[in-house]
Amino acid sequence: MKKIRISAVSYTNTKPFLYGIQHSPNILNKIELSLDAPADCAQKLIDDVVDIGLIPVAAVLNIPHWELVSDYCIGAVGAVNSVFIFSNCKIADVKTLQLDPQSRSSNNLAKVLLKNYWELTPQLITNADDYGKASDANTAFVQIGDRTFGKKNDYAFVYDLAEEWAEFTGLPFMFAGWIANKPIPEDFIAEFNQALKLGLDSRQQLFKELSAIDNFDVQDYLMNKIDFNATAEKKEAMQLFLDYIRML
Ligand SMILES: C=C(O[C@@H]1C=C(C(=O)O)C=C[C@H]1O)C(=O)O
Repeated sequence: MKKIRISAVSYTNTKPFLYGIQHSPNILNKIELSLDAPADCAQKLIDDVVDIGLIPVAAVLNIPHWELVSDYCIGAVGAVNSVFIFSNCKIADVKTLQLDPQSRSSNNLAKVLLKNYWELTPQLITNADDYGKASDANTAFVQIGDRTFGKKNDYAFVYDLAEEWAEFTGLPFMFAGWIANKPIPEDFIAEFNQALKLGLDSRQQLFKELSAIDNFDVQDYLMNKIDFNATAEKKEAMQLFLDYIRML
């Protein structure tokens, strides 16, 4: 049988899912798995290089046929602790905002919040040469994933974008979902979801294998900050987020 090609996010937030997949021999036999930065997961699904991706939800706007194939996701209810605008000045004084080349959802989330919540219009820079340096007092940057770990005390102003979204809308947020670009057999989807659930249920086992990270509580992150359930409320938040992106 032809293998199902899957691209998953290469960050710590996806490790519970990978643990479950790696401990599910029935699934391992049926898939070809690659690990990529979120922007690359999205591009692979858009280019039909994979059949399923854990892709930034903002990227579905570039896929003609897409469907969520899992009740699990990378989300947050309130602060997520790995998606930030790092800044040396208050958000109102930011003149230039560098976007994260690895992100699709959070870059758009920053744009949505700037326009509708903060009502600000800084210059936005994609692929800045000095990305992430914030060397200028009025330049800030969006950053996601493991590169943000332990950095919270390095900047005078730190905005957690899932927390800002919750304050703006009262809703949780879905950053990335397991999305297919074509119909996938039901029995595979059922087994795949069992594997993802196994990983979530095995987080205490996984923690024994993870090394400690300076100034960052990885257990708190994977138990309490990342929220893995693609609930009805998160799907509602996703639709609202897509509406805001369409209006940018
Ligand atoms: C919470 C996170 O969610 C992520 C953010 C994404 C984005 O901004 O496009 C995509 C996938 C997720 O890994 C994170 O990476 O820190």
